[in-house]
Amino acid sequence: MLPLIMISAILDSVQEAIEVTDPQGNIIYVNPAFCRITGIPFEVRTKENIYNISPDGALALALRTGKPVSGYRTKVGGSNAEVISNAVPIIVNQETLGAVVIFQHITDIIKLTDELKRSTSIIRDLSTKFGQVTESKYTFNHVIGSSPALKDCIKIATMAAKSCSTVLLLGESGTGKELFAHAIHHASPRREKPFIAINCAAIPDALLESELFGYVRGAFTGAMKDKIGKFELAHSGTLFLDEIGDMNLLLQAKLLRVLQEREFERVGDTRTNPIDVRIIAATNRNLKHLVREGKFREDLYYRLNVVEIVLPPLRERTSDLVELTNYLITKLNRKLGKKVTGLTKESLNALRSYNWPGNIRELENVMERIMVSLEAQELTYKDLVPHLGICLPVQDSNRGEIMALDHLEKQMIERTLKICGHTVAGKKQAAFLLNISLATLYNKIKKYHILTSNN
Ligand SMILES: Nc1ncnc2c1ncn2[C@@H]1O[C@H](COP(=O)(O)OP(=O)(O)OP(=O)(O)O)[C@@H](O)[C@H]1O
Repeated sequence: MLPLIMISAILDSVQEAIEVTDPQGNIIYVNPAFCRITGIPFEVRTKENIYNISPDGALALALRTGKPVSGYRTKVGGSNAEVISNAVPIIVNQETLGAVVIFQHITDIIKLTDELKRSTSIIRDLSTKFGQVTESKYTFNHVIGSSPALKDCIKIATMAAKSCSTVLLLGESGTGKELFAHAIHHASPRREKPFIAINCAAIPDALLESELFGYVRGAFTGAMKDKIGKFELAHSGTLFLDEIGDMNLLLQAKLLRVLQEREFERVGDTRTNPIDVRIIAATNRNLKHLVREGKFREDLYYRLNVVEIVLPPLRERTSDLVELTNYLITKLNRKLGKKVTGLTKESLNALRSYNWPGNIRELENVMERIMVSLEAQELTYKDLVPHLGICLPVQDSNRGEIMALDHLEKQMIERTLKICGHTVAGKKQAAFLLNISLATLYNKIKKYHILTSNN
């Protein structure tokens, strides 16, 4: 049992009000919190009877019914204090010795609820922020190849990484621009800070601005709460603007202002926020041509083009194929549970003579497609041919088959989709390989009734 002096000290120190009656309803004790909340002194209250002063209150109810009462919202009899109370009868050895009520001032509860709401909203914001913040996944160790052209790129990129300069990565699709962006961030003094990537071509124009700069509540219909943009998320870290060549002119102007002023406004906000972000931009489009055609701002081009790195296409560094295929075989053996040891000389020659329009991404796809069903330990020329069909026109024409052009077109699309996959990214790559727009590819898929899971 706790000594009486301790029990008294506990009752005196709690923040909640406590009031106790005897079996007849005479108030025999109130603690200091009760006097603070209600403004009624101890001496006054302990002269009262609960049935007189507050006959419908929680305490009287618990005493009368012999049952606990909880969450009872009421005004304390004899005061204006609005409270939420819990009361219980005090029963010892089946005898009712009285009742006790504990309550808190409603404004305290409202204050707590408000604080809880505020904290929940902060936690929600932080968790969205954390959900979007990524670390760089790759380092220069992940960049495979030792051809002079690639080595030059690694050298410039490593030097650029040490500074905060803006880097423009150019090169065909699949040449490793994103890989380099990760590696540069990882080798930079900002490596512990966020690495945020955004694909400017994958987001509709109307949404891109708010994705980049965020917005405030009420900025437009549907903006129910503030949203943090990629620039803010990347603060003190690196922002990777992929496919920058696809950004519209209006946004290009806004981006230029941010890069010049080092500050931005959320959509719908008048407040300006300073920003410290290192920019790495990339595109597979010819920015100089776009500038000449008036589709890309010249001033933005020069602002981005502080350090320019042009990644070589795979067909121009075929000496890297041995390293790359070995690396991919090891990776895919692990992924697919295979024990492939390598490629035959003949197949390696076939890879060398292919022109790899989809570059390393295409090589990865081809290798994976072959290895999924490969039973032998070595990958042979025969395994490669169906996958490199697009680049072996000589063999195709040698077959001497004559077919209707549209039939040929259908076959070619089916083959390309087989290589690139039926996902949106796969279709994009297929369109690129076939040198048609994505919209044209979709039209042809429809026209020829080509079965694709994402039609
Ligand atoms: N030198 C390399 N060594 C190893 N893997 C590479 C190399 N270059 C590219 N890759 C791999 O090839 C794939 C495509 O690379 P990445 O996405 O970086 O290309 P990209 O130039 O950004 O393409 P896109 O322009 O289509 O966005 C990735 O899986 C990447 O890891």
